Amino acid sequence: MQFKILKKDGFARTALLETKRGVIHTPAFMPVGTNGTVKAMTPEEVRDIGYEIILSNTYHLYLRPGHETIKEIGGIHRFINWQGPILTDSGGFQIYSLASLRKITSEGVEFRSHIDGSLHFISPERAIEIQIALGSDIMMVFDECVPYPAEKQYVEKSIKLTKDWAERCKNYFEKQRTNQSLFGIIQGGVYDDLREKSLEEIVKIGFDGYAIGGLSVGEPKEDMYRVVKNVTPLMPEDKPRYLMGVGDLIDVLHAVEHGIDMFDCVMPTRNARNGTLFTSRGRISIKRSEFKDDSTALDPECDCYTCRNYTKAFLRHLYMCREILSMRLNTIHNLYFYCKFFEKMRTAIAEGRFQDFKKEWLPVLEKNFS
Ligand SMILES: Nc1nc2c(CCNCC3CCCCC3)c3[nH]c(NCCc4ccccc4)nc3cc2c(=O)[nH]1
Ligand SMILES: [Zn+2]
Repeated sequence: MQFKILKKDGFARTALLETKRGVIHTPAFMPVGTNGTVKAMTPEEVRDIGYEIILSNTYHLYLRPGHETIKEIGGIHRFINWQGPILTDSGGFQIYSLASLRKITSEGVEFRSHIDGSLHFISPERAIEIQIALGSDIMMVFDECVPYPAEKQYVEKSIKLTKDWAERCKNYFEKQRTNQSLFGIIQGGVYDDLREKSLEEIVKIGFDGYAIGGLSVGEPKEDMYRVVKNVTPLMPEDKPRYLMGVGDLIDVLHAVEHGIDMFDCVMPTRNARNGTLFTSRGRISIKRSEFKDDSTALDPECDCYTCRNYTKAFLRHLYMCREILSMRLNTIHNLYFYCKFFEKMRTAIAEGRFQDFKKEWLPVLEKNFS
């Protein structure tokens, strides 16, 4: 995996992440495909909007249909019909946020499936074995995402566990000799000293890229911003930096300013399905009655399929009828909005205009016009 920095603008940078299945222009947003699908979209639609990499999920695919099934079909790219790069999260976060957790030991995590209540045990080695079977291009180590709030001594114990698990993941991964990449994950809650300790330990083990985990889990924004501001510049400059679960475009701007390269979040797709749409004049809720007779496009500045062909009146109507087309048209627009936002941000960095870009967009993103 090659990571080539093209241009720097302060701590912000634009780069090329070259994988065997294609190039990713960073800063990059990675749409989330939980069950192997970016909900309501075909892979072609996701690619035609402009996305180069999508996320999938070890936890969900292990439980259903099972990683052996996917391996027999020919791997995840064949299974979901996405030939570009795929990043899989290790499942640590989903076990903590979805499953009814049984217990965490130094060996791994025992949990009950949120689907049928069956009992499972995942060790760091197993989490890597599953991701190797899926055949993703970028794998994540098995970590413990520390809940918020958490006592400092709990976090101190947890980063030791996350470090031990990261070592076990890397050792297992190196024995398998696949041509996949493995990213480490830095934890440490909202405690700056523990964040630096976790960073040093994870970087010492050595990975193809590094993620900041344990954020966007309910902590105050100022804590998230402080941790990103303090930790990011200490991360290896020549490797990709991934802020997990982020997010809101305001948070993306703050993170890119400090040197983050990769993002994932269910926000654009989940919000689309509940009628919250991002536009060049702020966020709108399409179900509001004021749009009942509105024959104008959703966003006059947007040239996505939805904005070129439909009125707000029709989009509201589809939403009120809970039509499947509502989910599709809203998702197309939100994903397009995010993709264009990242394209403009990369151009602004390349032209040394990131601060202007941030000043221009912050007020728009904060605006909730109706
Ligand atoms: N290993 C690991 N993953 C984390 C994730 C999952 C990232 N998305 C994976 C993706 C794979 C495909 C299925 C979906 C998930 C996080 N997501 C968030 N916040 C999201 C907060 C959020 C924001 C908007 C709406 C809901 C939740 N914080 C996270 C922290 C960690 C972490 O420490 N370790
Ligand atoms: Zn649009």
